[in-house]
Amino acid sequence: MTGLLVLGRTGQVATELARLAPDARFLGRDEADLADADACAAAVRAARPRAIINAAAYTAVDRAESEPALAEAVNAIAPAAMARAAAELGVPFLHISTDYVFDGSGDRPWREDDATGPLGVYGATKLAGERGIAAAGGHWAVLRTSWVFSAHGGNFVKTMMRLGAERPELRVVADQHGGPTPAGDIAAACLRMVSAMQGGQGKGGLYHFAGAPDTTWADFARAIMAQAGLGCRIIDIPGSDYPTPARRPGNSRLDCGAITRDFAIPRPDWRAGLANVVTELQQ
Ligand SMILES: NC(=O)C1=CN([C@@H]2O[C@H](COP(=O)(O)OP(=O)(O)OC[C@H]3O[C@@H](n4cnc5c(N)ncnc54)[C@H](OP(=O)(O)O)[C@@H]3O)[C@@H](O)[C@H]2O)C=CC1
Ligand SMILES: Cc1cn([C@H]2C[C@H](O)[C@@H](COP(=O)(O)OP(=O)(O)O[C@H]3O[C@@H](C)C(=O)[C@@H](O)[C@H]3O)O2)c(=O)[nH]c1=O
Ligand SMILES: [Mg+2]
Repeated sequence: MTGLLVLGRTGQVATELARLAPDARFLGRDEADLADADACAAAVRAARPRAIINAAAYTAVDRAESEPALAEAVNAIAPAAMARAAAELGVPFLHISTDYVFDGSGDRPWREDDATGPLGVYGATKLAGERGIAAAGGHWAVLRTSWVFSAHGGNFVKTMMRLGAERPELRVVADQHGGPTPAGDIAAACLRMVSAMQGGQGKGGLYHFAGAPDTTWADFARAIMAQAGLGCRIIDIPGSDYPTPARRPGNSRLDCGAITRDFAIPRPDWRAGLANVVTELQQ
């Protein structure tokens, strides 16, 4: 796609976007620091793009509890300012959000119009970002995804492979449910959405997108150990036995029907993505 501008260069989704859309322009922190919303909006205007994907975010869930102002700046204030710049330019703006906007109650998969209720600062700032983008008045889409993994950056798969090689057993939370999502599938979904938006087809707005089938962190860890050929035993524990600064939702399941209907994008099977990522990491 010509004229695509991506905010972020080193992250999981940005790295996969670079593989799928090598002609896009990627702005790293050195060229657009999301702590400075005005500078980001100016960088967007100066680039004169035909479409924008924001793949940068403050993603350190626990650290956000002690850095709320920085998390708010990066996850909410800068994305809203860039969405306003996109609206002025008349180009689509696609942003990525998270299952952590929900409070995790119940066991029904969350739909896009369900009430939010973030349990921590990261989720609250991501929700504020969604609202700022919707209020910017342009042609926008927000893709809410969950439990992202890839061969790059920090993620649960890489943590489990590292710890699994060092220890005979690991205690992992078994009462948090959600869909692990390969970053490569998110990048492909983003590209399909922006080209549909550019072509005037498809709808904008809020969409859920997560890997299938839904699982728990403990069962995901078991699948990782099996795929990686590691003998580490996974012991189920309740979240209450794994205290962290930020609370995580018990129910992170996302209903992904709308994106399938509007953009013909199905839920990817995370087990296929996991096989690819483990292979890539072991090469
Ligand atoms: N990771 C996950 O499990 C999930 C992620 N998401 C969302 O998906 C999107 C992509 O996440 P993912 O690829 O995993 O993110 P990563 O944590 O892998 O990467 C974050 C990216 O944001 C950049 N960034 C952070 N702070 C700034 C800043 N102040 N200025 C400029 N760039 C900055 C980082 O750059 P640098 O390398 O310089 O720090 C990095 O490129 C985000 O919106 C995230 O909220 C949603 C659900 C789950
Ligand atoms: C390392 C480890 C983690 N856990 C638990 C903690 C937590 O409940 C769960 C996952 O840990 P993580 O730190 O990888 O998870 P976390 O950083 O909360 O992952 C989240 O990141 C943000 C950016 C999102 O948007 C979410 O969708 C989600 O992917 O596993 C264990 O139970 N045992 C362990 O040994
Ligand atoms: Mg984390």
